[in-house]
Amino acid sequence: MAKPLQVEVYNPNGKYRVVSTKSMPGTRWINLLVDQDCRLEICTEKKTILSVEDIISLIGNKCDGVIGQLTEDWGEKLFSALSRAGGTAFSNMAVGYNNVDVDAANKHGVAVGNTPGVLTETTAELAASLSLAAARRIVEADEFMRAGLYDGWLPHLFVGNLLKGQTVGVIGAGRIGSAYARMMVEGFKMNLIYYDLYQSTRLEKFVTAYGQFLQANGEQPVTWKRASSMDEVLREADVISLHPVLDKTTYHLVNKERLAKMKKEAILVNCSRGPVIDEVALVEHLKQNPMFRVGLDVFEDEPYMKPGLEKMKNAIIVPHIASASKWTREGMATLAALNVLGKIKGYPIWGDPNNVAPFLNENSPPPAACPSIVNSKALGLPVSKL
Ligand SMILES: NC(=O)C1=CN([C@@H]2O[C@H](COP(=O)(O)OP(=O)(O)OC[C@H]3O[C@@H](n4cnc5c(N)ncnc54)[C@H](O)[C@@H]3O)[C@@H](O)[C@H]2O)C=CC1
Ligand SMILES: O=C(O)C(=O)CO
Repeated sequence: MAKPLQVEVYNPNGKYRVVSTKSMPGTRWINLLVDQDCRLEICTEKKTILSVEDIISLIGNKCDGVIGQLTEDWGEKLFSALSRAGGTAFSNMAVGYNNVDVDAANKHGVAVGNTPGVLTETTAELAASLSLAAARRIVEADEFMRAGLYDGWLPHLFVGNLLKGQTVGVIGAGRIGSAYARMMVEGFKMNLIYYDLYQSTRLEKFVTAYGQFLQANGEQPVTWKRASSMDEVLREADVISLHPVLDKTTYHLVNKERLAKMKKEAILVNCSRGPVIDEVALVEHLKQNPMFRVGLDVFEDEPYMKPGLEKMKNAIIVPHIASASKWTREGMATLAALNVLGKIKGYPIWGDPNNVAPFLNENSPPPAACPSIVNSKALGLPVSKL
């Protein structure tokens, strides 16, 4: 028989058994569960990605809910194991839930939580950082300094792109895409072109108002355009950032043909999910177009990269850290725990997953609601009137 995975147990005599497949930042989430009569078991095994079998062994024979991670494959096997153990609640510690088979969860009557909102600005800030780092070749220049190659200022040394007055393109102007667009428009006075299935009226109003403000101050106004196709963004933008959800409509959204439509000196940033880009085609495009640059936080086969990407000087690559600020990660842990706790306690679903601030105030108890359950309608769960 396989050795049981190591766990840390809080409140051993608690009425409800909740499992967290990973240790998560902060202590508020732990206290919230323990104070509400949960026995919490946190897996402390030194293995980055747990297998389905590992998680089945953590669930055991009696488990009310699980807090899991985006690296785990939450499908039929795990939801049936959770439901057999009496569980009705699962939450990803992430806003994206492409690792979750929601139909399987529905079949077993398990609520699926996610953590929107708390990571919007943090993730947008990383996309902005990658955009700047790519435009100004910061990683290449840093490597050059550390290699002791700097022997004096030169007119051609690490010349990059000026963002001011250029066009930023956003594909997927939801919470994070809109926050990124605002940063680039307001911070660097870039014009905006965006593509989304839905109109982002708030974003459009923001850019219009900012353009009027600039004009009133004697400066060149910024402009916006909602593109009628994604290709329009690819053709016109100088910096393009990808922020859609990953689903069948966005798998390999950026492929060989689409890369060829982009400007030769464009910058492409991806802080959404790796499979949104065909990474093999991207490596080839980077090889053929040395002035084209990318900033990548996510990869097609995480944690691996497609061969050759690691050698490309025109690629900046970071390990899926876009939501990694202390405040955000602690908040994600809190929201994930409250999704699971709320379902176990029979609380209704919070009415506006875009406004999760009341759950994050450390100085007051959170509302008696589940912050964000993606399959609440399918399960017929009631909506909070708070
Ligand atoms: N790298 C990281 O650490 C992080 C990655 N993410 C990823 O970012 C994604 C977006 O997060 P939010 O902005 O909070 O979600 P959101 O739901 O507010 O925004 C997604 C937007 O994509 C649009 N969209 C969907 N299909 C599309 C298509 N085919 N073409 C164009 N637009 C399309 C939607 O209409 C929506 O406006 C998450 O699903 C997650 O995968 C989120 C947080 C951190
Ligand atoms: O929340 C997500 O979807 C992430 O990728 C990690 O923050």
